[in-house]
Amino acid sequence: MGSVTAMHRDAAVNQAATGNQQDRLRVEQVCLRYSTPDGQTFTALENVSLSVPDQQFAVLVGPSGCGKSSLLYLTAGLAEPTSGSICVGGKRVEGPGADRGMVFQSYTLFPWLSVRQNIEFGLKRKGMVSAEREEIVDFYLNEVGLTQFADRYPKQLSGGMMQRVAIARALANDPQILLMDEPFGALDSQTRMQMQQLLLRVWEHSKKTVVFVTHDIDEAILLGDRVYVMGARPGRIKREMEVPMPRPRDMDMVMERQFIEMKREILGLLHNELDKPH
Ligand SMILES: Nc1ncnc2c1ncn2[C@@H]1O[C@H](COP(=O)(O)OP(=O)(O)OP(=O)(O)O)[C@@H](O)[C@H]1O
Repeated sequence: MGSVTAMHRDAAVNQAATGNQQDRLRVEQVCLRYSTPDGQTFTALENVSLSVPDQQFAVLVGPSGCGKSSLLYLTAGLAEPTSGSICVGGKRVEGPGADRGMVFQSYTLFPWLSVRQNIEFGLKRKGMVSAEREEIVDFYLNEVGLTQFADRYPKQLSGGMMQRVAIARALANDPQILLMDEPFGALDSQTRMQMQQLLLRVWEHSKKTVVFVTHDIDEAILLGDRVYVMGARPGRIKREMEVPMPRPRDMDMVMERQFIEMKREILGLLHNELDKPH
């Protein structure tokens, strides 16, 4: 176990070195436009720039359709910006790659593979030897509390358990950055709170750079180091806010003055968006 932690810590140090102290993620002047069937141009993202330093937990919040998922997809290399650039670890994104891990809202596990096989999938593709794979998978099974469920198949798991596997699978690949698109959006509120606690704990251990999309303002403040509030029509960053809450964090913080003040400010920014004509 210790050696896995040490290995991933070394990798983080190496990543910081190869990134030459640059931001882990750098989005510069990104525009994304679509052609509509009636021959018009629709601007999904307009001049979006942001920089996420290494080991930071960044959260994107904003009204529906402001381009949060689009920004994650562009960073994942699943689509290309119309203009501007996105760099991860100092390298320009030109397509999908194992240096970026993704966790989606919909469950994306391979149904024909067990929990263990799902987590080790990327490691096998990398050609890692079996003993090393087993050590890493055991470590992450333990991290997400699924050691007893290693041989189950996705259809035998609850939604929360499937998302734990998805998080373990993404982290086991030791990506430079973890992109999370409303990963808890489909869960009931009790499970969602449990998953937030779990993610906080796992993140404290891994200190991965994260970009996390959510509609839930409490979730944004509870998890994030920095919150980007986006506006729609066109999609853009309206405000970048540091979260003043110390770590480690827990649910009780939602009652604290600083938390409530930040929530009020974000709500104000989002309400201004809702008042805009469609
Ligand atoms: N392939 C496409 N062609 C045209 N428009 C698109 C396409 N994909 C997305 N859009 C539009 O781009 C805008 C941004 O979509 P996106 O899904 O990124 O927003 P979002 O903020 O993640 O929304 P939500 O919170 O509802 O998931 C939306 O208005 C959407 O309808």
